Amino acid sequence: MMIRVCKMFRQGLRGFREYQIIENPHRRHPVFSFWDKKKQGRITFDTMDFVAESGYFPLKAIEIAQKKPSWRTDQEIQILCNTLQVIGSYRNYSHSLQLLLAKVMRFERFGRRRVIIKKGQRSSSFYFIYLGRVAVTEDEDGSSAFLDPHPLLLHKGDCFGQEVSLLSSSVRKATVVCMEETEFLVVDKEDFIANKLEQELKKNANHQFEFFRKMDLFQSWSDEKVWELVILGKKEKFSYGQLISKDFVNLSSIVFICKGSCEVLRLIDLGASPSYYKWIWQHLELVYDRPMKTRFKEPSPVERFKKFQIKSYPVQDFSALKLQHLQKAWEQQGTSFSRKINTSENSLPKTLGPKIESRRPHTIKCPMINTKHGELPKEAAVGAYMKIHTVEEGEIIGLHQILLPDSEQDRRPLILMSLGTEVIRMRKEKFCELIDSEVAEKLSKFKIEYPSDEDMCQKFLMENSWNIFRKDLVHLLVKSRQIPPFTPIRHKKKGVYNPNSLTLNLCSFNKKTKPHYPIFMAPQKCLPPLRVVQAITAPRYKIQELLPQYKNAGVLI
Ligand SMILES: Nc1ncnc2c1ncn2[C@@H]1O[C@@H]2COP(=O)(O)O[C@H]2[C@H]1O
Repeated sequence: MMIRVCKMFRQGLRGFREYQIIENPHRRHPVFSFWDKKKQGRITFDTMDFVAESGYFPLKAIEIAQKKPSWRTDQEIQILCNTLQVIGSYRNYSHSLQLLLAKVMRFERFGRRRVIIKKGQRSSSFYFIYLGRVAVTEDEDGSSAFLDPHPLLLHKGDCFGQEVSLLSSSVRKATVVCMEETEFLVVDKEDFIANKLEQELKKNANHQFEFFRKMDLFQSWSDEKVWELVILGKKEKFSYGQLISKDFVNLSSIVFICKGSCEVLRLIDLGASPSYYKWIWQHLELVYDRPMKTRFKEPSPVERFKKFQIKSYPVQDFSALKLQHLQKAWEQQGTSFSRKINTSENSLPKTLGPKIESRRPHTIKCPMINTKHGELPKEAAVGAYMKIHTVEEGEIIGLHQILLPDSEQDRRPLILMSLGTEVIRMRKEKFCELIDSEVAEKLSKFKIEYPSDEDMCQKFLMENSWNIFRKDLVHLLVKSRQIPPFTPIRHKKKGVYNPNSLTLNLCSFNKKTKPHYPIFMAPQKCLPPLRVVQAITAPRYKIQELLPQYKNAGVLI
């Protein structure tokens, strides 16, 4: 991958004379360099710095990490710091602390069954995992990890050994043993103290203290008690769009937002909602099953369009439509997994959009599934992510049900996604040990009720209807003017994200050709495997009917 990027980079640079590509015939990896006028120095990018056997720590970085801290140059420290950005627990530190750590850390690689930390021994180092897995055990020699079917594992990106334990002379609380060949970056106590890392750590801890001190929830607490909170917490950084937690409701930790914000999302099963069921059949009937009489008793186009738009909103009563559908379903009982809906071209109203007019006398034959509300085409059983709300700086996640008995808690899984944020995470049970009566009273007023899945489904349908309408209107009024005179041919690449994979098209249910792009499925833990969609395209009347003055897109007559 890196080689490909470098080749592309090199090709792109060929046009620039000031760039000099030093390519040694004996080296497979070129070095890029150019003269920086501002810094009055040569800047080089040596691809060797990033070359490593897949997944292993790069050789160049190993060379640096094997040097004594005082022998490492600023540039080498920066290289090490860049290479270590893949380690989440390292990235969580402030930039200045990252540089200090890069100055002192050394590299180690150990094989399976090697004990790294022994329970009861004095703390002398802490560790970042670059590659591999380790197990945390209660026994001294770590052998239980190989007998236990579900040992407590730490992976690439995790750290262990507690940096704060280097400040006090504490003993190891558990044993840590390698489950496979594992690469570590180790920080030793002597280097830690000699390079004044503890001062930087204390600075970070002070920031956390200030954050908790300002919170209304802990106003009544003494400074000592707030410090207990600081020690319990672990700071983490998340970039925009990064997943913080797949299910924070059932997680054993609480999250304080110190900077930025994040979104609470819920993955809903649309097929389980009565509104969705009605909505789907209403639209399918419009395409495949429209009764003949409508052709002879048609209301005015504008009236019909408005009626259709209003009906698209699921809060309306569709019982008549449902009854109509159910009657047909009963008539066709016995064909529970495949059903034919025949329509002749004659029965379609003339005013339907071009997609519908172009249909041949067709047959919809698609597999059905049984839902609580009746049969639904299998393809229409989809899931969707819905945003519930945004959590801002200073707010806490995971506390809103903390005082409720289990039976009264809403245990629906909720997803937490970062919009660019820094959080402090701590174990729920440890936090609960600190709660006193004053905090408990404040927490009792802390209730948040998340909307029901049915409400979210209705919201999804409303937004979807609005998006369809908006798209049509924009297409009618604007699009034709935006078309460039010449559109270059774009080659489609296999496996690349295709926006169609997130749209369910109701008009393609009976088509034999299946989409050839990958389809996103709901993670099995949250829902049964379901296709996840962002939008549903439904058949609809031409929007020109609402704005008859626009006969052609973008042309007012
Ligand atoms: N439940 C746990 N989850 C993750 N890491 C743990 C757990 N228990 C112990 N550890 C790590 O194992 C380390 C053992 O040495 P320390 O007590 O210095 O620090 C400990 C933690 O970093």
